[in-house]
Amino acid sequence: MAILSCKNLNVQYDNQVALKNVNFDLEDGDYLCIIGDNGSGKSTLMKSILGLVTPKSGSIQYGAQLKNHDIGYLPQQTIVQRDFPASVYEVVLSGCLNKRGWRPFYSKEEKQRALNNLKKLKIEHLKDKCYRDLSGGQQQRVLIARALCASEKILLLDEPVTGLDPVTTQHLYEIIEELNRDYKMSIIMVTHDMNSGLEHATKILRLNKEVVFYGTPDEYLCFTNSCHHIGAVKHV
Ligand SMILES: Nc1ncnc2c1ncn2[C@@H]1O[C@H](COP(=O)(O)OP(=O)(O)OP(=O)(O)O)[C@@H](O)[C@H]1O
Repeated sequence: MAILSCKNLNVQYDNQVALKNVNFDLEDGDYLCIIGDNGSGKSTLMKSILGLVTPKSGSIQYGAQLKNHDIGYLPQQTIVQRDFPASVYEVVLSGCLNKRGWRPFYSKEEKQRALNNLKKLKIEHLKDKCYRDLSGGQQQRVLIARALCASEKILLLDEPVTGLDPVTTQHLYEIIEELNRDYKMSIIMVTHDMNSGLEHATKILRLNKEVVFYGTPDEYLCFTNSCHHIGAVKHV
């Protein structure tokens, strides 16, 4: 069953086209990697899914499993975020903010949820540390735990391994794969790392404002091979 459907999505900034007629269905439990050159519309698609940009036409439709359209989101990290002066537990708990409505305090369930997510990301021992004193890889885990407080069904990650060393990158990919395999979370990840996409993802979406390719990693390999021979482009 589709957890998310992108239907004839067109997005423009002023008069500049950022996404043109984008169509795809994400099935529950899929692990989707979005790839494409700089400026091909990857972040714009993420923002569209999050409802942060208004399409010129078309729509994103959410499956019934996504109550309140709750989506966990790990944005690209900025220098300011890296220096955030709060404890790991506070940062993770703040992921529950959009569920709180007007209540001034976190509920028992929200606090338990934050603790469970620290456990899922294997960072319980960092709970009382200051976020800004952590390594880049540890900070990414904290932010993923925070994103899981917003949704346990679907997680969006925008270039999550940027700036991490190869070993830390591998560990982060393992954690993301675990969330997909063991906790049945749907994953949408923007990446420039094609190898990891082919290794871990169930679906690949290649953008160049339009959909250049959408299918499985195996189909993508056939597609790129046939592309080299005949210059073919698969439109979906
Ligand atoms: N807020 C904005 N206002 C105007 N133009 C924008 C805005 N955000 C993105 N664009 C333009 O829309 C196009 C798509 O940008 P987008 O950031 O979605 O691409 P991207 O594939 O994520 O790029 P990158 O790999 O560099 O992060 C680009 O031409 C970009 O300059």
